[in-house]
Amino acid sequence: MSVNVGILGGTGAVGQRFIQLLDGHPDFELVAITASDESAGKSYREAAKWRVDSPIPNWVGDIEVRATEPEAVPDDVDLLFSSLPSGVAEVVEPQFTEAGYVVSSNSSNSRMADDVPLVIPEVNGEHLDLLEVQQDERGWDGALVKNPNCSTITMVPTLAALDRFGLETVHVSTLQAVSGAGYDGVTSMEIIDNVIPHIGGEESKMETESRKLLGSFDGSEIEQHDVDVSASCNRVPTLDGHLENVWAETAEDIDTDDARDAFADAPTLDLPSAPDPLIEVFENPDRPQPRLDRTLGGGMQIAVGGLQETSGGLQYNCLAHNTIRGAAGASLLNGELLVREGWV
Ligand SMILES: NC(=O)C1=CN([C@@H]2O[C@H](COP(=O)(O)OP(=O)(O)OC[C@H]3O[C@@H](n4cnc5c(N)ncnc54)[C@H](OP(=O)(O)O)[C@@H]3O)[C@@H](O)[C@H]2O)C=CC1
Ligand SMILES: N[C@@H](CC(=O)OP(=O)(O)O)C(=O)O
Repeated sequence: MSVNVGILGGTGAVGQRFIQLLDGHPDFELVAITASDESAGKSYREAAKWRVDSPIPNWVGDIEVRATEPEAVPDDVDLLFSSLPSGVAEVVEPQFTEAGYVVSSNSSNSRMADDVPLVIPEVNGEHLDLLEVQQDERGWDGALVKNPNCSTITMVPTLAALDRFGLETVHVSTLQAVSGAGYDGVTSMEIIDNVIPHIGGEESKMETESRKLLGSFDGSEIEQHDVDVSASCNRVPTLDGHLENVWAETAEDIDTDDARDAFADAPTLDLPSAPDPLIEVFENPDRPQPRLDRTLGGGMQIAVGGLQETSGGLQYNCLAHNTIRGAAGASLLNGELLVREGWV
């Protein structure tokens, strides 16, 4: 099987990760890349400031970058990945879905819209069926699916595993890598020898997206989980990999052996980009660490450590690669699920 795919905003930081992950993908063939009007018409090699830690695949360097509009994308593209700035995506993505394209998007616009599935395949793949409601309501031939924010996606698979104990309240404090802000997001003068205890909008994204992801779908709408999530988000001077300290309070007590079992039971999927296991638990108390553990499972695994029983539940740390599991890899996995479920 070969599915023709394209990337909207393919010259940026996340777009480059898409290209790295699509190189050699067993089912997806990259046939179109779009970017801003400044890049359109140039070769990819000319247009992109390539910064990923492997060379631009030769066959990609020669691709001509297209304008980000439906008329510029070939009709035989079956699936589009989107890594546009959210303000641009908000306008452009509906143009593509109206034109009949299926879009798997990493951008933050519309993540909380009632008829847009926000999906982590191992957690709530069944929410994809919300696309039927979306197509009915919006009259689209295409479809729009989102993956969550990178900090949310690092934590939620662990919360889903712990929900068997009756998840009630979660406190989380993050240590987020600079790549999450994009190449021009944080200057070296701001971040070297420093920690910035604020990332605009991040805390409310973690608090709201988690409840939607953990919610249930009754065939017509998502009922959000009633877990109460409080987040405190911090930028630290690591390059890639978001580390998070989590305190989960549950209806039932959790001992660390039960927690290990729950994490080990987290589902693994038969999709090309799905890691096995989904969650890797470290026994050494000083792991996981961003530099050592962010590339586990090709950057798609969630690493967990520091398990401790607390009076109301469990304290632990979790880590994931923010531009792979937290961005391009997440959209790619959603794309693989869209294909398996017959939406592409
Ligand atoms: N960086 C990260 O780690 C993460 C980013 N995200 C989200 O992913 C998205 C992309 O982020 P990132 O890759 O860092 O951003 P970049 O700024 O690096 O890339 C943006 C991309 O969008 C294109 N673009 C910009 N403006 C327009 C426009 N008006 N019309 C068409 N194309 C345009 C750019 O093209 P050109 O090169 O021509 O300017 C480029 O391809 C954002 O929504 C971000 O919030 C999510 C999780 C992590
Ligand atoms: N805000 C995230 C990255 C990001 O772009 O998130 P979102 O996909 O929600 O816009 C970070 O700084 O690490």
